[in-house]
Amino acid sequence: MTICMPGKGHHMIQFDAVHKRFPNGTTAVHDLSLEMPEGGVTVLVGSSGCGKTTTLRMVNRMVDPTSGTIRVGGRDVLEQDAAELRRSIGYVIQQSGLFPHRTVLDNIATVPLLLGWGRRKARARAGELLETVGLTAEAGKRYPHQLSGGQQQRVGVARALAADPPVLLMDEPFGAVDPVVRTQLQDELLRLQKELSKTIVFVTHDVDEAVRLGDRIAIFRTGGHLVQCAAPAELLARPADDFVADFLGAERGLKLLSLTTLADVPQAPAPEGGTWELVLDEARRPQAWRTEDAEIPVRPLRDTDSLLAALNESIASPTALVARVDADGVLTGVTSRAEIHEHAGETHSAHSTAGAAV
Ligand SMILES: Nc1ncnc2c1ncn2[C@@H]1O[C@H](COP(=O)(O)OP(=O)(O)OP(=O)(O)O)[C@@H](O)[C@H]1O
Repeated sequence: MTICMPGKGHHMIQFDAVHKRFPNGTTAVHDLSLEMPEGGVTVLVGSSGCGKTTTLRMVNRMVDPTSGTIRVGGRDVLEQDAAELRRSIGYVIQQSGLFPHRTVLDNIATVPLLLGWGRRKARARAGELLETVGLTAEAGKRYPHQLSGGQQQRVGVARALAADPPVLLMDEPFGAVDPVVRTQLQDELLRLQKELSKTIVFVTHDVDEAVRLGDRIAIFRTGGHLVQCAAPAELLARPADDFVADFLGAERGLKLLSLTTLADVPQAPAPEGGTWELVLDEARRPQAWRTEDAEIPVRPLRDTDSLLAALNESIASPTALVARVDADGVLTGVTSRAEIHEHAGETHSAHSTAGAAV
């Protein structure tokens, strides 16, 4: 049994030795103990049929466990009225699940109306949410089929947020849209989450999506077994076994680099008098590397940029140096490709050692 406990702090959702066996004999979830921290995004990943959706649906009692306990905000879900519980938890699914014969605005107002808010207040709230998820007021008057797939998913998110629930369940919400729109929707969700700090449980097949969105990632394998649950960087640096390593893919190292920032990597003063000179503007903002007969534009990096971005830039740079700047774009120093490499290696082993100590 893998128990996943993120440590101190309040846990909004707790699974304790949860088992789900369907009447036809299929075990969908096997002895699951998992804690999902309040205000964080917990991503459930794994191949098809490994029990992700069943796990998610046990939180709002769309499926009840065969044994074990699930608590939301400390309260056993089985002791709560299923319909009431569902209204208090936002739920977003892949095909958006919108009512086709209601306008977008009325779709978003569904739960507030069920909660007895009154038409005017419910619609006002729906109007606000349209804006929150990046849609125009005009879109609110349309019917779902008059929107693109990506827009429909935004409406799905707005509807789930309507009654301001503390918990959001998202089941492959961006699975049916093309990669570009998917990335936009992920960015939007991250932006919203910064503001709202919901406790989110997010199901996906996609490792990259899990790494981008998850504060914690729980990896399942067939038969409903939880294999490992950890923060993305920890998971990438130290997969528990070959199954997890294979699942994370051959580009595990690159993904780890994309999660690690430049902040802790040392910098040195820009070199002077060499073949290549770093050209600054009057405000000391880096512009280009210049030599007698060439000038190559510089893309300066901030502390918040990733090691992956830094490696890329160091490869593009004729000096193998990256120019580092502060928030105003003013030069703070340079870092060499060798230094970036070294730090990438350190990050990897630091995570490995930290993991091994547990
Ligand atoms: N109502 C049901 N009755 C019987 N078996 C079911 C039922 N719902 C799900 N299952 C089975 O339980 C297992 C887990 O299903 P679940 O939908 O939770 O997996 P999943 O990881 O979400 O898969 P996917 O990624 O394909 O959606 C599967 O073998 C599935 O066939």
